[in-house]
Order: sequence, then structure tokens, then C-alpha cells
Amino acid sequence: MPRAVTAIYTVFSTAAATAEAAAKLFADTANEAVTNRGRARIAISGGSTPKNMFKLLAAEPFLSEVPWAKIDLFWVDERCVPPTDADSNYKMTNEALLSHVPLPAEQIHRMEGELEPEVAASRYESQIRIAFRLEGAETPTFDLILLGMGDDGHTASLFPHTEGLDELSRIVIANHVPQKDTWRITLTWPVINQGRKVAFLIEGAAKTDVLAAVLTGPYQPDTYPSQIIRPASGKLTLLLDTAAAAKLPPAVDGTGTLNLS
Ligand SMILES: O=C(O)[C@H](O)[C@@H](O)[C@H](O)[C@H](O)COP(=O)(O)O
Repeated sequence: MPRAVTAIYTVFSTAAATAEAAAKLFADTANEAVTNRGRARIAISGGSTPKNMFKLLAAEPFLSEVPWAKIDLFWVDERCVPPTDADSNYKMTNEALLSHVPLPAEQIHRMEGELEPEVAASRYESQIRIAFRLEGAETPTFDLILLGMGDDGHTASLFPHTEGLDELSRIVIANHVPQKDTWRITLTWPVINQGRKVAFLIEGAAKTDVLAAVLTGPYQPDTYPSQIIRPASGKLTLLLDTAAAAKLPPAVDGTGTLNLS
């Protein structure tokens, strides 16, 4: 049985407001982690939705608010392409964010999409083990994991009916995605669920029906992998625009709560 968690969704009237809320979540969580633990380890997703948030983080006031020198930035997933490729999550993030902020290069932990998938996955797992000083079978606890969701219900690079959904012990895997005829590198869902704070950023009418199925429909994670994200903290945060949230129970004063059992 899946872990029971409380999904707290906040609905914003525009994509710009959603991006602003996501940037504030990034800054606030980073500052809390640095205050309490001396550093912040954050894993971000790619795709298109986070781009506006990244641009906001690269400008004032967030540029000054974020403790860049104390952040270790990781990716949730990456396409198996070089970092110069138009499909590269790293490329998008570098253009929108990294090339504009004082985040030390050695604290930017890129997934090496240009390598053979399994090699890239095991090298990234080693990078994480070193950065988190993990021993034995320990797994990392990220301070913040920012996720997106595809219109097929996938998150990270955990796509419907793929083998990656069955991986319980590794931190990073290469996941073959037959429906895209491609390989992806991705964090595994148990690692994502261990995040201190796990948040989805979801926008647009293309996500309306699938988000309703994920949050209010029967539990079928092989079909809707986003359902497998049930954080150990007991709380799942969702930042949504009105279009994505259109088929969810109406939010009161902009915020709704769903008990996912
Ligand atoms: O590599 C990726 O594509 C992402 O990490 C992926 O999980 C993304 O979050 C969803 O596909 C949503 O993508 P959009 O934001 O483009 O809708």
C-alpha cells in the first residue's frame, strides 16, 4: 500500500505567479537548509515549466536572496544527449539560470548525458555518494526536490510502464523509455520520496485531466508514475496554475488539501 500523505496544492492565476511562488520556495528552502544544516542540496527538473522560475532566480530580488555559495545543485533527471543539445536539461538551466548566478562550478552536479546511459547513471550515483558523504546502502536526503509532470503522468524520467518504476535500491538509474525510443538518466522514486521537501510545479491545460487522475483517481502508478511520489515527510507540495488545477476540488483562498491514502 502506498504511504498516506497530504497533498497541499496552491493555485495561481497566471504562470508568472506560479513561477514566482516556485522561486520563493527555492530561496526559502535554501536559506532554511543553510541556516539549519550549513548547506542546501537541491535537485531540479528540466522540461519547459521551470524555465520561468530559473529566470526569476537569476534576477533581483532572488539573485541576492539565494545563498548560492552554500548550494549544491543536482538534477532529478536528464536526457541522454550532450550538454550542448537543444534537449539537454542542463543546457536550458545553464542558459536561464547558471550562467547568471554565482553558484560555484564545483557545486553544479551535472548528469553526463553525453555518456553511455548506464555509465552516466553510475557516475552520477558516485557523485551523489561523495557529495552527501553516504556510506553503505545509505540514500541521500535532498533539502528540496522540484518536480514537473508530463501529460502522460510521468515525473522525473519515470515514465509509464518503464522498468525504472521497479527500482527500489539504487539512487540513480538509466531508464529505457520505449514510448520515446530513448534512454534517460533519473533519480529513483525512493530517493525522491526521501526529500525533506518535495514539490511539483505544474502548469497548463494539457495537464488538467492527468493531474486530476493522479491526485483524485485510483492508485495506479504504473500508468501514472507521479502517483508514486509519496514523500516520507508526509507532505507533498504542488504549485499549480488555474488551468492545471481546473479539475481538482476548488481551492479555498488559493490553497487546497487532499489526503492521498
Ligand atoms: O526531463 C524532463 O523532461 C523533466 O524532468 C520531466 O520530468 C518534466 O518535468 C516533465 O516532462 C514536464 O515537462 P514540461 O515542464 O516541459 O511540461
